[in-house]
Amino acid sequence: MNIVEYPDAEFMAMGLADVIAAQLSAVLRLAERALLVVPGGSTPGPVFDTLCGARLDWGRVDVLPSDERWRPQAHIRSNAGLIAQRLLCERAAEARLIPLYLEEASPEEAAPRLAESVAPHLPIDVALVGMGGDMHTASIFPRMPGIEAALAHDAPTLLPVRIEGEPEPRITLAAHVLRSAMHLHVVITGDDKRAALERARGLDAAEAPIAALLDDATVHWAP
Ligand SMILES: O=C(O)[C@H](O)[C@@H](O)[C@H](O)[C@H](O)COP(=O)(O)O
Repeated sequence: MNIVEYPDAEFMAMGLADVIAAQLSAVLRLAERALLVVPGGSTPGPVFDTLCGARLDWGRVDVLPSDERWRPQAHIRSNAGLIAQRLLCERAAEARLIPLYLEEASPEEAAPRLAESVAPHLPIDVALVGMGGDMHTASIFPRMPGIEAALAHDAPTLLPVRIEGEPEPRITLAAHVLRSAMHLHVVITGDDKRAALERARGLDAAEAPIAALLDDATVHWAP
């Protein structure tokens, strides 16, 4: 695991946006299209605000959420909604969003169909994921039902997730799909998450799902 420390969240947003834009540009010099995975939550917003102005051929970039809360895009909790508002604007308005939500279907029914729409775009070129204070990443939560399946090397691309106490079900990319990204970045802020990250390094991924990604990831941290 490689950790990059920034003096504050603003520097981190700029630094991370630069790195992601450079990696996408490098991919687009060799390939027709590039696949960028991004998380929901509150941390990536400032990164999106900078990244959306990057000079690159956004018309050849596909953007896929790392996970989705089972809500229509117009809902305030939708990750696609956040991505559409904060990332797919300015120059990045040309990019194409791959939604992880189907109206009138449950996550369980939709997962195989959505996986089919994701498959032609894989593997991921650049992935950005977040981490919760409980060490979950994407929507792979500690000890959730089906955790072993989500961590397995041969897991389906997308898994439905139901967590007691969460306001809605979710869907998430499996750990191996995120791990096989050419470039994998984890973005976290604050001392509590830094401490949780350090704790995760000594734990089994079923207890601390972020641990499944750390060997292959660059972690970006700001106080
Ligand atoms: O939709 C989501 O909730 C996520 O993709 C999730 O994995 C998120 O990245 C972490 O929970 C961190 O969230 P914060 O950035 O809000 O702390």
